[in-house]
Amino acid sequence: MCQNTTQSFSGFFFVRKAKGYYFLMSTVGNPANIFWHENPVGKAEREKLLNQQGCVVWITGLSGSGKSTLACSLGRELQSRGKLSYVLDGDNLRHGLNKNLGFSPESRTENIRRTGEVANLFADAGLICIASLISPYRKDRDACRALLPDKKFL
Ligand SMILES: Nc1ncnc2c1ncn2[C@@H]1O[C@H](COP(=O)(O)OS(=O)(=O)O)[C@@H](OP(=O)(O)O)[C@H]1O
Ligand SMILES: Nc1ncnc2c1ncn2[C@@H]1O[C@H](COP(=O)(O)OP(=O)(O)O)[C@@H](O)[C@H]1O
Repeated sequence: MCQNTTQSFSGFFFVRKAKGYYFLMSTVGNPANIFWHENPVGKAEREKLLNQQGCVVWITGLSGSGKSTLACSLGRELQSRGKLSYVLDGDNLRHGLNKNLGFSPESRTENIRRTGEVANLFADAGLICIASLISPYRKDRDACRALLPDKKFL
């Protein structure tokens, strides 16, 4: 439980805020209360600013097959051509975002799902996102591909 959280009871818990105030929070989620907030600055505007189109380049392959090397070379080449890119490397992500995941089939699927979501956000930001993970299951890669429009996931 979070440091500022008191014990929960009957689906509620208190969060202590500054100056001794407490907030009553519900532990019960209602998906109907979660709305999408449209950003007034759209993808097209961001892409215009960057003079490029956001997309995801997904590199898959066995450990030691050269994914990271290829991802870094591509990132360097894009940089030299004035294109903004960012590499999401499986090894690196497992130091932070995905540090709580192991290597079971379920964990690998969750690893790819999270990475696909982040890659989609980078592409939406207008970047060329280079994802380099073993990603052994086609169904997981296809799910990531399905997040983006045609030809924006390579
Ligand atoms: N079974 C097992 N046990 C221990 N360590 C392992 C295992 N499988 C992979 N690795 C190492 O984890 C690195 C990242 O793997 P990924 O996140 O790309 O794997 S996956 O896409 O979730 O399948 C991966 O990096 P790369 O070697 O660059 O592919 C490995 O260093
Ligand atoms: N095209 C290549 N030819 C020869 N060796 C390579 C090539 N690409 C990568 N390597 C070497 O293979 C090893 C594994 O490469 P790496 O990019 O770390 O693979 P991965 O990210 O798939 O685990 C490294 O020592 C790297 O220098």
